[in-house]
Amino acid sequence: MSNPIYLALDVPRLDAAEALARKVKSHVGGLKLGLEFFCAHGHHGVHEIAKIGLPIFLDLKLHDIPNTVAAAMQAIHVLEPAIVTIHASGGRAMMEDAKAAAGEHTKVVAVTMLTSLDESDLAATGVGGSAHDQVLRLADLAHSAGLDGIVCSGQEVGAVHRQWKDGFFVVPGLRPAGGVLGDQKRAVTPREARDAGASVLVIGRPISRAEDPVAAARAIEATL
Ligand SMILES: O=c1ccn([C@@H]2O[C@H](COP(=O)(O)O)[C@@H](O)[C@H]2O)c(=O)[nH]1
Repeated sequence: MSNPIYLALDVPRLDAAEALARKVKSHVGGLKLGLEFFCAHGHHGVHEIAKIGLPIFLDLKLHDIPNTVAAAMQAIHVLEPAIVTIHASGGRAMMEDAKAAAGEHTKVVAVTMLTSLDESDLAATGVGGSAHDQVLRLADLAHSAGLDGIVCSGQEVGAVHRQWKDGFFVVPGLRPAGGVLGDQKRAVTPREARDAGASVLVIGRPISRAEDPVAAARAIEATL
């Protein structure tokens, strides 16, 4: 079985991101480049990180009208990312057009409810009900729009997996037991997420901010 850990390279400098990725590359299965990285380093940065030889996950969380999102998907096609994120709340037409514009080897997955939110945040945006219901509702929409899978927290992935057997499930907001939560509100351990059906485990600060990132990555890998 391949290593499900994708390291979130949320560090501002390209040389630092590259150095970190090279250090931990034998303990992770892929590299996740987010908005912070893409805004700072663009296509050039992605090409540089791709030279390390691991699959690239472009976590751009695209969210706009269908035409704009499809055009953005076409613009990143050349980077051949393994995974790209869009927001499920952009609606069915946006998701359908994004999937149609993506490369055939790129998995398009929809963010349902950010792991930094809880039910009170949801209520503040005018959405009633539980995180569980919101994630299942948007997972259903993403599935019917023909996406490959979704992004959700480890608290919901088991339920989504039961209703979407062959879905591809990306789970961020993971913390080793006793780890610092920071801005994450629906965290579980990497092992709990994997056991519940996660396909990809996104891990950032527990590795990137550790005193010894290699030891941290190795320790997390050993729990799986
Ligand atoms: O709901 C979401 C969607 C994406 N993320 C991203 O995952 C990593 C998590 O980093 P940590 O340092 O392990 O908390 C980060 O890049 C987020 O942009 C998420 O956390 N939650």
